[in-house]
This record gives sequence, structure tokens and C-alpha cells, in this order.
Amino acid sequence: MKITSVRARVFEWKGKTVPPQGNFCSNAMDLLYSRQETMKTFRFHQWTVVEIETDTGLVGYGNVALAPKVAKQIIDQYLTPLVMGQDPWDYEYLSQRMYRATHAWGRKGVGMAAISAVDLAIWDILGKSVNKPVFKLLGGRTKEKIPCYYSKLYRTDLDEMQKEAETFLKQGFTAFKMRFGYGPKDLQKGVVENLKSVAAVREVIGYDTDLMLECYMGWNLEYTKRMLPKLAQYQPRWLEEPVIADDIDGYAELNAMNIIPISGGEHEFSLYGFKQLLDRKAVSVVQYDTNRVGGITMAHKINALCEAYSVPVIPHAGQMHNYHLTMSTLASPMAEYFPMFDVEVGNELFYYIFDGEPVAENGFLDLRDDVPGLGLSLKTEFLDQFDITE
Ligand SMILES: O=C(O)C(=O)C[C@@H](O)CO
Ligand SMILES: [Mg+2]
Repeated sequence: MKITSVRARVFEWKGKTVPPQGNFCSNAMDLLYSRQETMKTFRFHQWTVVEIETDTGLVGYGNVALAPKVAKQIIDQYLTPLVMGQDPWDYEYLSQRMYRATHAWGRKGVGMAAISAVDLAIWDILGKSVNKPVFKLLGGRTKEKIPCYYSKLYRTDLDEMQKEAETFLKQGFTAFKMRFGYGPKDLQKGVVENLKSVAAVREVIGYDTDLMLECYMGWNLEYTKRMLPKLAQYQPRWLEEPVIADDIDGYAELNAMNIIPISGGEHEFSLYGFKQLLDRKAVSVVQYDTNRVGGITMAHKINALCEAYSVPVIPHAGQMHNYHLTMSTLASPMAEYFPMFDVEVGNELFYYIFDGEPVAENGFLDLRDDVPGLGLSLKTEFLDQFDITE
């Protein structure tokens, strides 16, 4: 089998979007600008879709949501020439070829995200070529169904957050991730607001459920050290990305406090990036995203590394490319799950581009044994609400 074409298209959402709400999620820019400015940067309304065809007539789909227009350029100009005419079953060789050819500038960030999209399409082809779902090629079914956690609860009025939590508690979710709205620049008032929001959500979901707390890089080491003892009373399962991804020493210091497990990884890349996090005991939960970290070829290796270090893997963002990694390893106990909503931040855009995503039932997801490849196809229903760049 040979790769005969690679097509990367950028889907830019032009449909209805929920306008940015002030203080809806702390983020890395908060330490620089006022909240109104930072909310405008917090948008993922483009997605690059990669389609790879083979001489046997198979088509594989990949995707990338980090800097999609730049990722497309990297795929078109650098990665396509490296995989054209190659056998997709040589996926380790192709992964190394892309990783080493772009290593001088692409070993972190959008270079790895672009490689991920090509690698995802290759694995989609591999599954389709043997009529097996990708998870069957990685280790098979390790779970009857995948436990998942409801992920949204962006900061808004507390009664609105409580209504949202109530709604999805009634749908059977037993694990929830919420976002903070305040950080260091909001001083003690922000501390009080952050604690009030956690108390409000706990009041609804109780203590026989998991609650995870998302900072999305919007705090710093000093503020987090002050917040951890205050948050411990709410028994969170983890505190996510309190500091920026490069502050690995900060992660390690916070995790070593052993007050609340620190999670991270959605902004880390490659096997070596996660070796560093694990060697430094920087995180208690690994959260790579398979469409960022280097694709399935790289994520499969990181799963094994996490198993050896006894650190659970709970990939960022849910979405089909991550579900196959979670299904195929005991190192991954659960998945993140974004239900389909009106487009806001953009995490939900996946549902407007692809068909095939499983819908959670009672807090569980299932992947079918009889759907080959990743199990995705392009949705036509919303095509008229996208500007698509070839
Ligand atoms: O889902 C996550 O972990 C994210 O980081 C998504 C982003 O929207 C902030 O929550
Ligand atoms: Mg996150």
C-alpha cells in the first residue's frame, strides 16, 4: 500500500457563536492583560482536517486544532513530501521521519500538532485496511465502556453553574471538570470568588462524585501555593495546568506539596516531553492530546511510559483520536468529554466537522468493535457555516 495524496483543509467556523463571557476561564494571558482582552484570545474556531489517500483507494482522516492555518502550511510544505509514496504500515519510520526532519523548529507546539494530524490519518488508514478499529491495533478493548467526565462548567453566575451541574448530574455523570474565573491579578476578591464557585458546584454534585479544577495556565506558583490549602476541603481529584507548561519546576513543587494532585500535559509534546514531566514528578495525571503530542504513534509510547511510572493518562479533550488511546490501555482510567453545545470556546467544534463521535450515556462512552479505523467521517450538515481553505 502507498500514500498517493495528502490534503489539508482549514475549516473556519462562521456560524453562531456564544460571545466571550468575562471571567469565564482563567488563562495564561490573564497575567498580562485585562480579562476582556484575554477572553478574545481564548477562541479555537478553526480546525485543520487532513485526508490521506492510498493507491488501494482508502482515505484516512486526521485533524489538528492548534494554529490550524500554520499547521496546514507545515503539512503542505514539509510533511507531505516526507510521506508521499510511502507505505502507511511503516508508521514508526514515518513518525520518526517527520519528527526528525522538522526537529530543528518543530519539536514542540504546532510542528508536533501538524505531525499528529498526519499520523492520525495514517492510523485511520491502517485500521480501515484490516477492517479493525484503531484501538484493536494498539492493545484492544481494556474496558467494557470508557468512564468519562463532563467537562465544561466555565465560570459564570453561580446559579447558572449549579443549573449546569444539576443537568449533567441527572444525565448520570459522576465526574465533572469546572473552570476558575479568577487568578493572581484579581487579588483576594478573586480568591473568594474562586472558592465560592467550587463550593457551589460541590453543593450540587455532592462528594460521591469526582470534581476536577481547571486553571488553564492562568495562575502562577505563588498564587497556587496559596490556593491549594484553601481548595483541599473540596476534595478535588486534580488541579489542572496551574502554571504555564514551561514551568516544570513549578509543577513539580506544587505536586510535591501533595495537597491536591496536579495534572497537565495538553501543552506538552513528544515522548521526551512526557519523560521529563514524569522524571521530575511534575504531574500526578498525564493529559496529552493525541492530535498535538505527535499522534497515535507517539501517544501509544507515552501510554507505556505512564504505565511504567504508575501515572494515569487521561487525555485532554476527549474526541475520537483520544478515545482509542484510552480504550487500549489500563494506564488510562477515563476520558474527558465535551458534550455538543453551541460553539463557544471551540472545544465543541469537533462535532460540527466530524460524524462518528460517541455520545456519553450515564457517564460512559463506548467504541464499537465493528467500525474500522478511527470511526470518523466528514459531516455535511454544517458545511455551509464554515469557510474552508484548501
Ligand atoms: O478541556 C481542557 O482541559 C481544556 O484545557 C480546554 C480549554 O477550553 C480550557 O478548559
Ligand atoms: Mg485543560
